[in-house]
Amino acid sequence: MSSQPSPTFSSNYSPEQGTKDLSPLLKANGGKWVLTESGKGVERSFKFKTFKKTWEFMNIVAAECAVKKHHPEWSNVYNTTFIRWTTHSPPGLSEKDVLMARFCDEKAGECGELEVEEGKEGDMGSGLADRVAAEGADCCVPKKKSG
Ligand SMILES: C[C@H](O)[C@H](O)[C@H]1CNC2=NC(N)=NC(=O)C2=N1
Repeated sequence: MSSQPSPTFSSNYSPEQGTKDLSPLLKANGGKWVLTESGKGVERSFKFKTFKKTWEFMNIVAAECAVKKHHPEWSNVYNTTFIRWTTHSPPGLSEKDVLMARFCDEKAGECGELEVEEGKEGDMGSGLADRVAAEGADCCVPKKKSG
C-alpha cells in the first residue's frame, strides 16, 4: 500500500475551498478520480461501448474546454479515454480542473459510460498523455503580445 498524495492547489484557489469542492470527486470519498503523484492534478479513465461513443464524449468535453479556455491532458485508444486535469499556470489544481472533472463525470454518464474493472483502470493511457505533456506541450507558456 502506498500513501495517498495530498492535493496541491493553484495559488489562486484557496486550499479550503479546493478541498471542499474536490473531495466528493475523489475515489477515497466514493468518487472516481485519483490524485496524480504530484498532487497537482486528478486523473481517471473512461470506457464506452464503442469508439464512436468515446469520440462523442471527447467532443463534448472539447467543446466545454473551448468555453472554459482550459484543456486536459488526455489520450484515447479505441473505447477508452484517459483524462487528467491539472493547471499549468499557476501550477496545481484550479477551480477549472474541479469543474471540468465534474463535467466529465456527468457527460460520461449521459454517453453510457461503462465500468472499468477494478484494478484495470490504473495506468491506462497515462503514459501516452505524459509523453505528450513532456515533449509536445507549449500550451500554457505566456504568449508575447504581437504588434
Ligand atoms: C491564455 C489561456 O487561458 C491559458 O493559456 C490557459 C489555457 N488552458 C489551460 N489549460 C490548462 N490545463 N492549464 C493552463 O494553465 C491553461 N492556461
